[in-house]
Amino acid sequence: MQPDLLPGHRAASVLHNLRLSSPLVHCMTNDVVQNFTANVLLAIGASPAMVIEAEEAAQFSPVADSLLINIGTLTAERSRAMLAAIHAANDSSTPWVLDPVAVGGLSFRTQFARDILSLRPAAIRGNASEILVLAGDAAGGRGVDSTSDSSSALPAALHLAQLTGAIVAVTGELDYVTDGVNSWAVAGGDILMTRVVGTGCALSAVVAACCSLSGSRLDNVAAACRFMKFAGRRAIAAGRGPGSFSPAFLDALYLLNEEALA
Ligand SMILES: Nc1ncnc2c1ncn2[C@@H]1O[C@H](COP(=O)(O)OP(=O)(O)O)[C@@H](O)[C@H]1O
Ligand SMILES: Cc1ncsc1CCOP(=O)(O)O
Ligand SMILES: [Mg+2]
Repeated sequence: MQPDLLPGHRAASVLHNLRLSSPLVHCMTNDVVQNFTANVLLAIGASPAMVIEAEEAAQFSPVADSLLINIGTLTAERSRAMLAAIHAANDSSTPWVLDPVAVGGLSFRTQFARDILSLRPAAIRGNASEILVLAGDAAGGRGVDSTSDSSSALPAALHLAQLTGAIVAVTGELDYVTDGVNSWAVAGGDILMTRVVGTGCALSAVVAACCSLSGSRLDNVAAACRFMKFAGRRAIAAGRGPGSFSPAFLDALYLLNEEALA
């Protein structure tokens, strides 16, 4: 059965909470998207900090409001630092979020992602191919891109949420967000968002920001998806292609308001 669309007033209330608390997000993310991710978090009203050395990462995740683990450019050293940060986050009840970039075809990152699934992520955000792999239903996408539709990965998302206890967001033309029992669909965005690097990675950072908020975590994660789709749609209308998308997208995130979402 197709999940209902997230009601606008729920997204609006999450935006209100996000801007009130301006969460500090500890980002351990890939080399390609560092700057874009930091700017997306700042534009929407959160605070990014990219702390990656193992000792510092374990020191910082308990201080931060949430932790993002993105395996896009994983190395052995980074995997050790990420593990230290996740354990420290769990010890201090700091929620952490997994973005399983390109999981499936590559063995080192796939084993790492599988290992950390048992460490109680608050949320997992991936494209359809990535969610299918983690649920054990497919071999992987094409590099960092998905080769499947988000709708075809909804059963895998439900299964993965039940398996891990995480809120699972599988993105694409429609985003689906589930806790394994209840689910929301989120509409908006544009196919052009797949022609700009880092929209998925930055979304995962916004998901991390929203996981630190009080209230329903399912709603909080779905709202993060809605913010990005809403701003994406506005940026497409204002721009002419991938080059003008990024600045227009940051402006749209900054100008996002509760009235427009509601
Ligand atoms: N065909 C599409 N139509 C509208 N929005 C899309 C489409 N594909 C992806 N998006 C949006 O682009 C962003 C990145 O999603 P996605 O491409 O699935 O992740 P990733 O970049 O990790 O592969 C999300 O906000 C998603 O909703
Ligand atoms: C191109 C690339 N290569 C390794 S990580 C990365 C960025 C992927 O970004 P996204 O998943 O948001 O498309
Ligand atoms: Mg991705």
